[in-house]
Amino acid sequence: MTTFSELGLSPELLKSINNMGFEEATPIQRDTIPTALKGTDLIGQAQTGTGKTAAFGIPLIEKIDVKARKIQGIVLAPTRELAVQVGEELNKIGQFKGIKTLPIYGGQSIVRQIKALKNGPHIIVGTPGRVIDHINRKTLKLEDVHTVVLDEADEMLNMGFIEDIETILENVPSERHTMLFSATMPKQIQKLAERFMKDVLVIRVKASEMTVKSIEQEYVEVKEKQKFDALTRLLDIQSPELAIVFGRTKRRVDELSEALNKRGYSAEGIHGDLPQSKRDMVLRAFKNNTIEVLVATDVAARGLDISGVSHVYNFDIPQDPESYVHRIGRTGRAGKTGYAVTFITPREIDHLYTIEKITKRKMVKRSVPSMNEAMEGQQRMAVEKLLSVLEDGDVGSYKQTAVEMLEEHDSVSLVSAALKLLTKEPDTTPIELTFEPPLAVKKGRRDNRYGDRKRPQRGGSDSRDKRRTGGRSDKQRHQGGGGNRDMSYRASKRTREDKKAR
Ligand SMILES: Nc1ncnc2c1ncn2[C@@H]1O[C@H](COP(=O)(O)OP(=O)(O)OP(=O)(O)O)[C@@H](O)[C@H]1O
Ligand SMILES: [Mg+2]
Repeated sequence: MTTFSELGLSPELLKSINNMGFEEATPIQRDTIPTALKGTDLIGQAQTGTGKTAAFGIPLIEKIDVKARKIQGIVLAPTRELAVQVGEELNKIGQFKGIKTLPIYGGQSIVRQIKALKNGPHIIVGTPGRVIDHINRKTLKLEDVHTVVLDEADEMLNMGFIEDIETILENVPSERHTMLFSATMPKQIQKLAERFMKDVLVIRVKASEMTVKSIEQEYVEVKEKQKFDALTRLLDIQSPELAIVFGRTKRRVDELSEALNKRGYSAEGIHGDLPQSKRDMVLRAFKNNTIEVLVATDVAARGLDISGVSHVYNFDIPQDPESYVHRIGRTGRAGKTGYAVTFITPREIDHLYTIEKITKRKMVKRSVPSMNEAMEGQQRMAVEKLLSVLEDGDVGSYKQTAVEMLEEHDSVSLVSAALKLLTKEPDTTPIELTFEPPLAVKKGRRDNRYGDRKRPQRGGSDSRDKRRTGGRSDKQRHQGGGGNRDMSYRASKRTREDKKAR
């Protein structure tokens, strides 16, 4: 066990860390903080939910001169929601030192951001598109930046984001300290990353598996047409506290959230085509438990730390093993347990094997849940509800009526009736989802994970996405407000494929 005071931190930081409730450093924090404090360039890899944000946040904040009201550190993140979350965590870590961190991301008023930038933040956390917009407008100067962090580094350095990262780094002094973090770091990306760094140290928290042990992992082989029934039955059986359902495309997410609502679940979707105000609203509602199911594209797969997410459902199998690792990593965080299940159609079994091979972990096969099991699940829920009321003990005013009822009916029949009333019978409202072709099997796929990954053409909204957003020139991309593009990859076929998907 390593305490934070053993890591040589200042009293101000120790105070904030204590305030955040962190008692001991996680392995990645223990291993990276002292090295990072010395200014060594590093790549930090550790499983999802193991505290990588503080692993870079603590040394970054230690190195900031609070009196100099200049931007001294920049953190880049692939999605807006993650930029906001990391910004919040850095503000907590820096609170007693007086360090101000500002998130800047697309979809938020640029005028407001320009104003906020004038207030002299010490650190900015941004999505690449919006950071470049500010650089071009000369509203963001990075000449005093001494520390750069790429969170979700493999994602940031894949073919889609790399141009933007290069542009941003050109604006930062070359004598900088660079840190890269992610739960996944494929070899090709690591090689690429080393180009941006000096004498890089790779700090990898050794684990026999790529995913945390505390996440139970299952899969269900199911025909495309039966997936939705399987999903709602599982929800009925498992009654998750909070669940995330991942779909492959934006259309899929829209259709799934609508369908779930039709069957009586409170669900909302999140993807890259929604206005930022809606995305914020949905995420807030999910965090406050006003909705129980978040349906998402891979836009929510990386980095998001939402406590209470107990279940992850991969309604569509993810495109690659890395995406799988990050998606299921939304549960089982900070030592908690979690559950993840992946649906595969019969032709997708090879993708499952690929995931298992890379993660070094087998998923347990689960049968397609039956209607009876769903019914039993709902009954169990009713029993739990009844028992929790009993435990609360606040039933005094009902007792007289209960006694009277028991004079006329036997107790078993009465309790059965109460349970029937409390049980939400599985809803079988017919649902039609647009057919989604199975994930294509590609020859040499493993060697080409970040290259050309064409998938079968689909109709509908996704191809419209492609026409609307694909193939914009750099000039176009780097001008103006930014729209939704922060979360898209660009400049490659993967770009367009992922843009479609998210
Ligand atoms: N030392 C610690 N003790 C207790 N909790 C911690 C500690 N460090 C971080 N946490 C908490 O653990 C949770 C996960 O941390 P974080 O989001 O940084 O994980 P991560 O490794 O970046 O995961 P991902 O790969 O999904 O991005 C957060 O809620 C964070 O506040
Ligand atoms: Mg993280």
